[in-house]
Amino acid sequence: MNNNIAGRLMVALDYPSAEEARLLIDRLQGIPCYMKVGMQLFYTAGPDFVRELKHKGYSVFLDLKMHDIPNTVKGGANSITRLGVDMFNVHAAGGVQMMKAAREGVREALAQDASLTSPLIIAVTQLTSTDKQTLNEEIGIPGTVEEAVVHYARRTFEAGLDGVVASPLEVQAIKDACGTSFKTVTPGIRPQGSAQGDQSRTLTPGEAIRRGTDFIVVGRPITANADPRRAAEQIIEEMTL
Ligand SMILES: O=c1ccn([C@@H]2O[C@H](COP(=O)(O)O)[C@@H](O)[C@H]2O)c(=O)[nH]1
Repeated sequence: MNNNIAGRLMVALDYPSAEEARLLIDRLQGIPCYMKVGMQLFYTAGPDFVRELKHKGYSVFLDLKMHDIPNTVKGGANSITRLGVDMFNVHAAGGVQMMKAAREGVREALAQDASLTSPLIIAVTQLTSTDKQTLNEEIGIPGTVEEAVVHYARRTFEAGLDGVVASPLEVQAIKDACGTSFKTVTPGIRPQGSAQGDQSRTLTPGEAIRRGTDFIVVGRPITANADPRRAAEQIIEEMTL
């Protein structure tokens, strides 16, 4: 297995309990992927589960998408940094001051405890479930989804964060606007033949990697597969080609 490529796969542990998440982790043992903990699992299994993943040697993306007043986000970022995660996120729609506050919360935690390492902070531009109609008519932002994504990516860059969450369709436009070292983390990954579900802006794993994304996020195409290990291995194989 190509470990460098496998490290760019983030598996979304969207489960209602730590026990169910552990069953998947056991089946994926030896695959050096990132583990993504989102709201569903964190709100039930909490910080202890994140520490357990770190203890097992995984890189962890804590996907809680903070969106609040700057002072609250700063406090949240401080607490998250203390958990030792490798990446966490906020919503870019919270604004530049809010994103800077997240950076400040990390800085504060690192100053308080020198044994901590600095996590990557990224911001959600537009959810990959959002299509143009939803963007224009419900969210109230005119123009194309790509324009909105690039607008939020620029604000994220301005705030000094490390990258954004977007769909793989927008990777090139983000890199053009913010530079190649600005990270893109892309959900909305659907291997050929897998169910679209609630995702609107999707690409296959191979196409996402060819477009230059740094990380792909995959949930149901692995977790809902009867053989999740084989599904993950096939995705990694496709990423390598
Ligand atoms: O814009 C976004 C931001 C986050 N996500 C998260 O990624 C996974 C995708 O899961 P699938 O089952 O592969 O659809 C999930 O945890 C989302 O919360 C996203 O999809 N889009």
